[in-house]
Amino acid sequence: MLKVQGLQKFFKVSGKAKHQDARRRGKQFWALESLSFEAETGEVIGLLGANGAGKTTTLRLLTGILSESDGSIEYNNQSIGADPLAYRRQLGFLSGSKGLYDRLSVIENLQFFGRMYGLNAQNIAQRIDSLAQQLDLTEFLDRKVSELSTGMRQRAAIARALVHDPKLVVFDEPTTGLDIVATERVLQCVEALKSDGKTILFATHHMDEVELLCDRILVIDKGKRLYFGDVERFKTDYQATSLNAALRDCLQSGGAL
Ligand SMILES: Nc1ncnc2c1ncn2[C@@H]1O[C@H](COP(=O)(O)OP(=O)(O)OP(=O)(O)O)[C@@H](O)[C@H]1O
Repeated sequence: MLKVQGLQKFFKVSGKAKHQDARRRGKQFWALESLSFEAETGEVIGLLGANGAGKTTTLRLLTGILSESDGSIEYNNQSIGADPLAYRRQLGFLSGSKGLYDRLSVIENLQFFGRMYGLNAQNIAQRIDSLAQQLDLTEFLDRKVSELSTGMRQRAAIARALVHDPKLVVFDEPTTGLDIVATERVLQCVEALKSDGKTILFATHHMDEVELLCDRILVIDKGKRLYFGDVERFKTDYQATSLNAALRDCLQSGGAL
């Protein structure tokens, strides 16, 4: 189980505030304020919110790339900072920057990251085979990452995030920039991870993905939690017929029901 309590994150900023933003206080920008939520093992949580709401910041804190200004993040009752290496072995993270080496081929990237996670050659080969099938990578496994299209690169990055078969998966907008077929592949891959009992957190702007995959959603606005709960309940709470309408009402009302 992943448990987040009272998470706060401010960034040091320089220069004068160009416009009035309650999150800017002196030389600090409060990207997250007192955020609490949890994900049960095997649960899929969707992070929703407008651009700049704080979704990526939340996900980066969960992966340990950023450190919190205050609050706590625990995975299976242990602070994620207590044994960062052990935590990272259980975590797969897809970030916006993809995290692949451009000059290496896809297969070289996957082999490299597999070795980094301590997998032996046989395990790496098996994982690559299975991910290549699942994500349809076979045709471009030998091509350099720098030569790939956005969609190919995204699928390769997802394979990289999953090469060590992590228990906890954190995806930042996994289908951004993908065409319909590639999107379906990625969603099938997330569905397979879900059936496999992985705990998944992902940020998205696509409500159809939320409807298809998520058990609960976390709606963030200007660094604050507006809603955390069951997807169906969210629609009922906002008396909306669609998730889009419920999200719009939630954001417009500042989370008031
Ligand atoms: N390193 C940083 N220094 C200063 N401000 C930052 C930094 N990183 C993020 N921010 C600010 O924190 C806020 C939240 O950003 P974040 O990237 O988490 O938003 P988001 O919800 O993921 O947005 P999007 O949907 O556009 O990806 C934004 O106002 C952003 O400008």
